[in-house]
Amino acid sequence: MAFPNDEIQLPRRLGLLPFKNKVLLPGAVVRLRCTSPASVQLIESELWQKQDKGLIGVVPVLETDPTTIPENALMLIASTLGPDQVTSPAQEGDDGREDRKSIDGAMKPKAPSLRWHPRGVAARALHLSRGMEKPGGKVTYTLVLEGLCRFSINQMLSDSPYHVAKVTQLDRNKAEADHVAHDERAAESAQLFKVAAGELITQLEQKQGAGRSKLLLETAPAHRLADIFVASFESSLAECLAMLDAVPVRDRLVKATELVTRHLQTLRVTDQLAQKVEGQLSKGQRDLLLRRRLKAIKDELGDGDGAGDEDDDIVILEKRLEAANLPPHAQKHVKRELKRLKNMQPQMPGFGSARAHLELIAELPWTSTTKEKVTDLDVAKRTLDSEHYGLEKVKRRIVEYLAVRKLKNDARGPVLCFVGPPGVGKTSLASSIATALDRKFIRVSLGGVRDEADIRGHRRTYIGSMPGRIIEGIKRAGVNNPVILLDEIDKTGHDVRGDPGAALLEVLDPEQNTSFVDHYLTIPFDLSNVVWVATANRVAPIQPPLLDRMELIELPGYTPEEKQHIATRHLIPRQLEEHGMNKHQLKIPDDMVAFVIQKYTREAGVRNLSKQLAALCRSAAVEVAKHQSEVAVQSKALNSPMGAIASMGDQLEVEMELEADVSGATHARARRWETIQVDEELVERVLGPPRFDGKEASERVATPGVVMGLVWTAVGGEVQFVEATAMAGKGELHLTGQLGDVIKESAQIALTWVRARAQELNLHGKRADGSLVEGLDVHIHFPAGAVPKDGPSAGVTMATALVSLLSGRCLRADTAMTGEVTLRGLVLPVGGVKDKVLAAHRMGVKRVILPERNVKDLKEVPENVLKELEICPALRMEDVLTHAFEGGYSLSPTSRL
Ligand SMILES: Nc1ncnc2c1ncn2[C@@H]1O[C@H](COP(=O)(O)OP(=O)(O)OP(=O)(O)O)[C@@H](O)[C@H]1O
Repeated sequence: MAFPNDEIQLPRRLGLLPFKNKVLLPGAVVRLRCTSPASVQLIESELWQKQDKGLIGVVPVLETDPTTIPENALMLIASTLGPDQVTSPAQEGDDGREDRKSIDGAMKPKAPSLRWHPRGVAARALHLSRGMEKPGGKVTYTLVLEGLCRFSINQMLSDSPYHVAKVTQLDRNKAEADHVAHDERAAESAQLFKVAAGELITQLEQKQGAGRSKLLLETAPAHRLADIFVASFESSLAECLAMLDAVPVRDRLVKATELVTRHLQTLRVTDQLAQKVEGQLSKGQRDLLLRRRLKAIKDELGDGDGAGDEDDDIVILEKRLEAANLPPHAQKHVKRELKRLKNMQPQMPGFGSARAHLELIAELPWTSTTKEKVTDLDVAKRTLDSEHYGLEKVKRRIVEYLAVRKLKNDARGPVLCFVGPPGVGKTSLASSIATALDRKFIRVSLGGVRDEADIRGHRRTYIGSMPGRIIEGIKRAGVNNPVILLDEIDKTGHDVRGDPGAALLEVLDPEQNTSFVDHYLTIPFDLSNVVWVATANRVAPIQPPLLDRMELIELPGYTPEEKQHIATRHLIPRQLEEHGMNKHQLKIPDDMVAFVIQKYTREAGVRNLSKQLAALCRSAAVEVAKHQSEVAVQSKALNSPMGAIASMGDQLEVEMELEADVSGATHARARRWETIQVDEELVERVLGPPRFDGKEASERVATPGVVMGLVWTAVGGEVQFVEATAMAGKGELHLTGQLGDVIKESAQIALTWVRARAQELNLHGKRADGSLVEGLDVHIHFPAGAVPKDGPSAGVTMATALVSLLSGRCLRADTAMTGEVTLRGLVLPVGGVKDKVLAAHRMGVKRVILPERNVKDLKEVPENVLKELEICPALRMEDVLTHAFEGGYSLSPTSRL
């Protein structure tokens, strides 16, 4: 609060700023934003240019019913008053934001009812800042004005570009101070006022903490303080006008004392009431009350951002719930929940979760569906063919599936489950089904899900509870009939937290999924319109009841030739597009694709291959981008209208034209773009030295005790080197690697078989009676990678490794084997033969030893792969050894016992 000490000498003419329905009193400070041309002009000429010497008159302009205006109000020149754009603090935020409504609507004066008040207050600017409105560049001013002294308007002199009036100064500091000092009645009024003001200050300081008002009270003359005090309260317009019109000092003091006393009383009553009410309020209620008060204050100040208004939010939520077309059972639930929510306060612990729950209900697509188009099977087939190379059997089955759906349009068909190693196109086939059906596609990943709540949602009593992945997926889809892919359905486990499989069973069961209850949602949701598709890497971990609900479609791994086709037709064009390039910018020749497949990937699918191709594209992208900026700079230098030339390839000619345009020595020549041809050098530079050189197999099996075994893991078939070693010890068997119980038993059987036949096999380290030395410890290492290996398919491999170790003979370099062995040396069939053979082929293996009874499984292996392999069927362990060692393995006849 400012208090001007100096005696002000007003000029006889003052520029006037209309102050609509507000009054500035001497000693008060207001913040205003002026936008109207007249006000801007006034400020520019009278304040901006004159800086601290400038003075203007702030005069109330009244549009209210004339009866509310004090009798002595002067009616003046209403029709000449231009649109008043001045806003007061009550109409704008503290940050100076303009209240549009007040400017464009309510504040626009209706000429006939506007009147200048005959008195005003001269003011000077404490702060002035000039701004520019966007768009349009209109100048605006934000100013902080301090009221100095009253004046009366004698005559309006002009109204353009702003109003100017002839004025008479009314307040004279010194004369007033003298009057108070010498006039008894005035002194008495001053005293009364000071007492009331002092009391008010004490009250306020008790509430708001100590301020400097007391000091002001002691130092400032009472007649000046009167104005300041009145300006500080929320007084009505009429009261402020009366104060403005109270020119005689005593009148002013009496009026101010009246207002201060009234304010004091209001304060006391409010206090008493608040104390009484607060005693009965809980903390929550008190907070709510205070929050509402704060909101009301903010609204009044125009500060409210509209957010956080819980009541409004709930109304909006209610409307959304009404629009959600809820089924009757849900409506009942929602009604109850809404009622509960309305009775809660936002700070209560359950409020947030109750609202989130209702919001979920509002968001779920209870009735909205994608209209299923009539599937054109030819088009579906063409789409599948265009998106996937090969996989003829799978694509045929998908078309059959679509045909059945076309004839019988209910979702109760079988749930297709694509089974195969990673990167063979399971996910993309599922998304093609969605495209063919013209439905939304949602992928729900089940990998690592062990908690039933992940599928079925958490109960709302848990902190941080949320819906399960199925309902979450439906919400994401926004329709209740999407194609939902249950990805990696074999990776769900079960533990103490429940069995996700059981929940999935309910999801997939057409009898039950019409009323699927998510624990978080708590009301049944109909999932029967969803088309379910699943993927898995392996069948074994899938629970039998779930398997029953699904139709398995196996996707074998790809041969190098297939990968080559997939790369050239699908992966390379896709990668080029993703990297913003075209085939003129980067060319990856066929032989280089083959090189990458052979030397940098050893996978059943094409995921890794795709990554390697992406790396090549990335490195080329750097070159292309560099060249583009070079061309752009040069075209700018040439001031060419084709300054935007930036793309190569198809627009190569344009670039050349640009070169032809070059005249004179001042212009640089654009470097001509040459397609990047991927060659071995570039591949090695980007991808590093080859990872698989084809020599690994021969190098590793060149040591006795190392054998190439074929195993089956989650990533399909794999070639693994099984190593055996022996040392003096207590005759124990040590096994390392991530192995399950079954394979440990297999190892024990293999060791027993070898020990029992040590003599016939002519093995070193045997005792005189032919058995292995008791003190010889055997260690077999089975590198299973990250996947625990549990199938009994490595007995043959381990027995062969032990024979190699103890005989000191090396295996044939290009031979891999699979099969289980019995104590009597019989070779038993194993699973996953097709995948294992494909893996062996990828590894460059030439011969595969496998149980005779597995030969029939080879019909699933592509012919071109089989053509390149020598298949060695084995009935007994002796056959294995014969195939495995160079020149065979001669056994004495006793070994056949
Ligand atoms: N036969 C194919 N023709 C064209 N592209 C293919 C083919 N097989 C796989 N792809 C492509 O390989 C990439 C990997 O395929 P996708 O993600 O469908 O594999 P996935 O079998 O689902 O793997 P995961 O089990 O890891 O989920 C995709 O970009 C896919 O389009």
